[in-house]
Amino acid sequence: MNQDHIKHNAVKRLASGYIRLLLTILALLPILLILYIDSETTSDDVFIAHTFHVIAITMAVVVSAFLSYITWRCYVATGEVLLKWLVFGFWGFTIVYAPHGFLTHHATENVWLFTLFGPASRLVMSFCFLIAMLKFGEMVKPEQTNSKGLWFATAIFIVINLVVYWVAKSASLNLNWWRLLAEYVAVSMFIGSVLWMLVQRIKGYIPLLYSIAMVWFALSCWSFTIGSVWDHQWWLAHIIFAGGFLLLSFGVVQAFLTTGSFKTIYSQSDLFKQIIQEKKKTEQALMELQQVNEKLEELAATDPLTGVANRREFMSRAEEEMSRAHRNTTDLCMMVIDFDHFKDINDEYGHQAGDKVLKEFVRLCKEIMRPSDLLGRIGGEEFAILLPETNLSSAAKVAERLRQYIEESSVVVSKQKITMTISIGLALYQPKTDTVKKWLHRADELLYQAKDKGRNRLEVEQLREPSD
Ligand SMILES: Nc1nc2c(ncn2[C@@H]2O[C@H](COP(=O)(O)OP(=O)(O)OP(=O)(O)O)[C@@H](O)[C@H]2O)c(=O)[nH]1
Repeated sequence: MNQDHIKHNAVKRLASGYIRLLLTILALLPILLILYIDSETTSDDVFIAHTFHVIAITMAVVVSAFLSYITWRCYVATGEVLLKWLVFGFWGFTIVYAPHGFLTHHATENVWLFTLFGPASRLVMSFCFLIAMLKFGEMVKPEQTNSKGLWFATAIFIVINLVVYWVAKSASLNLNWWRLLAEYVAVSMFIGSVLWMLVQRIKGYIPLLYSIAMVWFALSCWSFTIGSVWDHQWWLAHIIFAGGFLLLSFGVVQAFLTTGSFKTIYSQSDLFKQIIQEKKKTEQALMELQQVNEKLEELAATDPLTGVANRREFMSRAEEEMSRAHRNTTDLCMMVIDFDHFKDINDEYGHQAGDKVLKEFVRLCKEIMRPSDLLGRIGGEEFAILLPETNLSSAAKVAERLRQYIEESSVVVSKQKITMTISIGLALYQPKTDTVKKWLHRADELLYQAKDKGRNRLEVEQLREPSD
């Protein structure tokens, strides 16, 4: 690792430490507000605003109902059990918190009827959220999700409301003690779910927002324990709770709009890492595909036995060479080569020996040819060679050399020496009149003449003198 790399890593660690510090400050920020209000105000400093309170609670309840629905949709889509318990948390809060809003006008005549639904709703929510965290990782098949549990939970929440109503009405209980107990238990459960996430090393973008929201909820409960109805601490507790709620709702809606999952929604840096990884994979796959395509193209263009161009490839390359020769007014020759009595070789030594002869022939040809010449197998034991930028007399010399070379060579198969001869027809490309077929046909005709004249010989095209 070089110095630059070490430095870069150290700065990166420092930067991510800074981010962690920022997030911790954000999570604990309400503490400052709570302490400030506690030291600067008394419970006599009150802000009694019934209508404002009703509006605020109604908004909280509507948002909570909306979040219940959104989270339910995520649960049905992914089958993450955690999401079901989040739904219970939001829905329980919606049902149990609602009376705290519409009973506002009872605040003067029976304060407990007004206040007790607050701690009860936070207790219900913190309980469901804690269970949600404990269920992290548990999955059911999306098709197994059904709303039975939700109806059951709704019934329980309604029963809780009735109990709270009854408790608030009974004068015999020490209700302040019960209120404080509910708030402290809620604090423990909110903090408990954050601790569970830390212990389980549950990481990710939504879990992060969730943890901060849980800390804010816990601090809100603490603020409620310090405050008294309508005083500034009491209002601050509402605000902190609303802050946590908004943060959590942001996370839930983000999940809904993306993967629908609590687990697999990513932070920007996670996404970048994933994109880079996926990009690498795609590039690798593209490279492999390209290699396979090249291989396929090569296979489609070559003769599998000898590895030289097959007839189709040879014809198309011949056409390319014809256009080039035409453009550059250079000579272009083609020789068509056929083994003499190849059938006898097959009959005498076997088909495999025949194959070996064909392969050996290709090797020998390559020794004689120039790199720019093109050899192709255009039939069973028929080959052709294109000789670009070569006039007829030079091509004839090459052809004759090849004929002699093959005649003098032999192929050893099972300790037996096989000798062979070839016949060659050689034709010059006529730019004004030739198509590839015509030209090949002329070379073929010459080859037949060579065969007719006794084989093992070369027949060269006789050029007519130009008439002008
Ligand atoms: N071993 C082997 N033989 C092949 C292959 N392709 C064609 N042949 C054989 O080549 C022989 C060609 O025979 P003919 O067309 O009668 O020609 P020839 O025996 O060479 O006789 P002439 O061309 O008249 O001199 C046949 O026996 C084919 O089976 C191949 O890929 N491998």
